Amino acid sequence: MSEILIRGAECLLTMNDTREELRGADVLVREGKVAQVGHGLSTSGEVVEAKGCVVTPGLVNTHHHLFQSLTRAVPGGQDALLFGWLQSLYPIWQGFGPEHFFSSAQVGLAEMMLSGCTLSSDHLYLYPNGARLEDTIHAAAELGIRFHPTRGSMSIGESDGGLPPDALVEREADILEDCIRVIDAFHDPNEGSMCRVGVAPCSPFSVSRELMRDAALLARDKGVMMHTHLAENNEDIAYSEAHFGCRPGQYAEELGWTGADVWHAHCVKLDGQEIDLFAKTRTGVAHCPCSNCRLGSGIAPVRAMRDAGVPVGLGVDGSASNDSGNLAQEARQAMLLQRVAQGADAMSAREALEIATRGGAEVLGREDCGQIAPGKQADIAVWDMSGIESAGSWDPAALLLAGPVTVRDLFVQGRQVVRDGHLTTVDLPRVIERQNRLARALMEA
Ligand SMILES: Nc1nc2[nH]c(O)nc2c(=O)[nH]1
Repeated sequence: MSEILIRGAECLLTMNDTREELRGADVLVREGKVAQVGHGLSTSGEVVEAKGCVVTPGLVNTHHHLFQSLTRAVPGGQDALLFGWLQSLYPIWQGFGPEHFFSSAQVGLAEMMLSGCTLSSDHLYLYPNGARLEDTIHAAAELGIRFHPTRGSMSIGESDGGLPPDALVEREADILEDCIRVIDAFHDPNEGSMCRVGVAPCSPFSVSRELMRDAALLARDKGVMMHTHLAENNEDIAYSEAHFGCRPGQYAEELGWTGADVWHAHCVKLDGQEIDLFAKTRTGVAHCPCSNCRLGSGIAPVRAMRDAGVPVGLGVDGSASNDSGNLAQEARQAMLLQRVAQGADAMSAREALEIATRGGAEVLGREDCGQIAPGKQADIAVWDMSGIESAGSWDPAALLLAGPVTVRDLFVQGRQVVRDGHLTTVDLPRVIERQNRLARALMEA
């Protein structure tokens, strides 16, 4: 029987039902799950000393476009709003193939893991040159991160009034057929699952009403979750009003895109009625504060969403609009941005951390993740608070106020995937070298 004891944490932030914070506590992990939490625990297995560390549940990333880690800081898209930014990047993404999707997924996910993330979703919505969803699934499996890839899609090209170039869109029948293929091949609905597939038409301005509706019917028939972009900025709202004659919330509701099996990225421009709709239907939101800042989209009404009871998780979004992919920094940014909008008591560091862990797990339908409690998956982050950035701090909230932005150790399903700040599963310098070679070739093309 495999056991690991994480011993003597300076503070253990459990995120359990009473949000217990335990000083000098231990966590006993057995067969990939949390077996016991308490003081003075022992094991005949491995011991990881956590003195001087804050221990938290692994962070959960609810929105990413991993492929974009090959297009960070592209000059033409550095200072544009969403639509112009996308139009500057589509032609570059058109040149991607399977190796680009595999490499960028490894870089993006490695970055996630080093910043404390144990569960990440991904929204892959373009498939040029023979690319397939499994290019990213294989990348995640090699790294050992828990993965929720979504089969994204675009079907309305420029000539039909959509935003993407015609060469990047797919036939709707092909999209639905491939959704079925990847769900049947890779989706594991069981507790402890390491891979759950979702269905994810890209955004109202790049797919038809029919595809939105059919994708929802398919997802519900298969029992998988649904994801898309919604109400990201004013351009997005104007498109909805001009093309569909309604606001995004009404559009989503009419096409079956509300419910506990749905989560929408961004939702910066949701109004009060739409927030109530999401709360009533338990529709989730992936809040992406850094990307919203970078693209000048605005400040999402997260305080109002949380107060109304909308499930909210955090997302780093793609690395073309972040341009980083550090989930710990994203949690800090979420806290800071609500304070800019609503004042210094609008969001505490503890609440931001809750959104980044338990909140994200709830949005992704993972009751088995996001907290350190007996019976839950042993997805655990160990943060060393002995560095210069935390020197002199008084409280575990320092993790977001004055904390390290990378983990010392990380466990996914009880397996140690980061040790002393290094990934144990891949040779990171080689991963970076391959990524830079691919990026250089794209630049030269
Ligand atoms: N932030 C982002 N918004 C988007 N909308 C859309 O259609 N694609 C994207 C994207 O890649 N990032």
